[in-house]
Amino acid sequence: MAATVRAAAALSQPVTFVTGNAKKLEEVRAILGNSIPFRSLKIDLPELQGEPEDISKEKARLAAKEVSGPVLVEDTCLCFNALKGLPGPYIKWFLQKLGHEGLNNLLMAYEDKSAYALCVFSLALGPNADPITFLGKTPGKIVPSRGPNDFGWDPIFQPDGYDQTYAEMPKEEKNNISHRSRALALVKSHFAEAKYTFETEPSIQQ
Ligand SMILES: O=P(O)(O)OP(=O)(O)OP(=O)(O)OC[C@H]1O[C@@H](n2cnc3c(O)ncnc32)[C@H](O)[C@@H]1O
Ligand SMILES: [Mg+2]
Repeated sequence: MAATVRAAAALSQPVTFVTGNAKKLEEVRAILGNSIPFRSLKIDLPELQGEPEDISKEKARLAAKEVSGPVLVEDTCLCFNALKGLPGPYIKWFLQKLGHEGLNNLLMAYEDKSAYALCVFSLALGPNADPITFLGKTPGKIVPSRGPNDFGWDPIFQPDGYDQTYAEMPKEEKNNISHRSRALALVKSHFAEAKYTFETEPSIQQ
């Protein structure tokens, strides 16, 4: 029986992970290790309003134009079930204006404190390519702040099945179960299957 042979796409350069957030980059590095060669670029890209996947895809399109090559970006949402998924992609601004206590207060009138963290990675192979998305979701609940305050809303998100907030957990533990690591597991499988080749030699984590 003849096997189907699919030619691997040749990328002009290694993938660039574009983010303005140093903490995201730190986690992406820890989770990917050297499984996917990538470099990083610090740009705070403008973001659309709308659905998480569309926001992430549009970020990838803008990033690919900036870099003139293959890019990976992600957009992270924190969704409160009692608020039908809000603040969702607007969590950055809600967090900036209201802080951890204010975010808890948003749920004061509701018994349901459940929430989920959602990460949407988008891979664009070039400025004119249609981005591919990878979603990772971790369910949990919103609690009064506990633990170090060094990454966003980590101190107020307690994943289901754990007594600790993301902020209280050892980093490796968060990275085992996080929205980000679940999305990156799909990114890794995609790379394993696609077997991209590079026109220039990739160097890991510049
Ligand atoms: O440049 P980009 O990649 O967009 O970085 P950003 O900081 O603007 O990130 P988002 O637009 O995705 O907004 C998500 C917000 O949630 C925060 N955040 C993202 N991932 C988080 C995580 O794993 N734990 C806690 N807070 C997180 C982040 O600091 C932002 O305030
Ligand atoms: Mg952003």
